[in-house]
Amino acid sequence: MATSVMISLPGTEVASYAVRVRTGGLDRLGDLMAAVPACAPPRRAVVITDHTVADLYLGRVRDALRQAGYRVSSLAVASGEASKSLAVAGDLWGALAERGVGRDCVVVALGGGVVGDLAGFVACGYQRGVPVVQVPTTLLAMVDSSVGGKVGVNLPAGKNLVGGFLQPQLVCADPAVLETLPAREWACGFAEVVKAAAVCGDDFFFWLLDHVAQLAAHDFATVEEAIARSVVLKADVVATDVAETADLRVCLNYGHTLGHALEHAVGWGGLSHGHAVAEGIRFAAFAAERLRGVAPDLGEALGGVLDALGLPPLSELPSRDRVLDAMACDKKARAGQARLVLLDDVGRWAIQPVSADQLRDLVGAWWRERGA
Ligand SMILES: NC(=O)c1ccc[n+]([C@@H]2O[C@H](COP(=O)([O-])OP(=O)(O)OC[C@H]3O[C@@H](n4cnc5c(N)ncnc54)[C@H](O)[C@@H]3O)[C@@H](O)[C@H]2O)c1
Ligand SMILES: O=C(O)C(=O)C[C@@H](O)[C@H](O)[C@H](O)COP(=O)(O)O
Ligand SMILES: [Zn+2]
Repeated sequence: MATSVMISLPGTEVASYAVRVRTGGLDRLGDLMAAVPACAPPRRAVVITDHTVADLYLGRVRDALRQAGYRVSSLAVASGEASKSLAVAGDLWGALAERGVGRDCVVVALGGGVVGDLAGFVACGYQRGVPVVQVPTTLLAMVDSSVGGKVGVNLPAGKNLVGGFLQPQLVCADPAVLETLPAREWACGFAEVVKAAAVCGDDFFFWLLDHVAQLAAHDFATVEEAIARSVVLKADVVATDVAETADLRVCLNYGHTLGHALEHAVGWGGLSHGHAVAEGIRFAAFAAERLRGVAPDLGEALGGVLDALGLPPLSELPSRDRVLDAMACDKKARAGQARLVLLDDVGRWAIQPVSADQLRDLVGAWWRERGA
């Protein structure tokens, strides 16, 4: 199966771009890029990747780019969340300058969400902005992070606190690369699929319930359909509120207030984004019961799907106080007050402001519920 989703964002610098999901896409990357005027040769291609992905796929990507007429350079960072930092971004900027890379380049982000966010951020800032192409190699990156243009890095003070919006010129996802993905990383991608389906679509959520066994077994055709559905849904949401200024795109942050705080409290890379978001979804369902009188069936349904997709409740939670401190950095807060994205039902979300006392009580109750 091959899917191509056009994302239209009139009024932004990249007015539209294609997300191409296709087995064998990696070997066609050069031709696909060459067909997009803003990133065609004679631009120089600079591939930014991590060491794990470089060992697996950089050779093929280089060949595909060279065959299409690109001059190719590559830079690899350590694998994992710790690379999403200003220091690593600074090293990459320095390396680009030392190699004489000019504005007539295109950055190719080859990897998971960490590389996509980091390389996108580097492209966003280098010489005031050069184009980027996203080549996602994890399920999470295919279903979520490669689309929509959020790029950035973490600070010691919090998750994704520095960044920008840089829409890619092209997203090229080759699902065949998922064959090398460890099971834990598959589960991370499923967390974002569950989030998107729960928040945005009746139809998608019920499809998910029907196909959970095939997804858990990594059935290829079903996984491809989940990727295509997730991309279509994210494209629709992003088009309504590209820079998250209208409180619409914020729905994609379901499960992320606690999720990001857990990642921060554990230390960058100690807990993966997907597993943290899965716990955040469970917490959000609990919060909706407490604050909005939502029936427990919703949390039970979400918990069941997460369990089935390899995302059981975390076996250990970090210190509640550290997590509360980390929650204070959430970018959805307004006038110092936290705002949670909660669900009244599948596809019906709302922004729930919570006072500091309410949040402390809620997190305390969740920690007790989880026996922590
Ligand atoms: N920008 C957005 O909209 C957005 C959306 C969701 C998540 N994110 C960010 O994405 C990051 C998480 O991304 P992730 O889960 O992809 O993590 P990741 O990029 O760290 O990748 C996970 C691991 O898988 C390895 N890997 C990647 N592709 C592989 C392959 N095909 N085969 C074998 N190993 C492979 C990587 O080297 C890494 O060790 C977080 O920083 C999160 O904040 C951003
Ligand atoms: O694309 C979005 O918008 C999202 O919120 C997607 C999230 O899955 C993703 O983790 C994103 O990076 C979170 O953004 P942030 O603005 O909360 O840093
Ligand atoms: Zn996320």
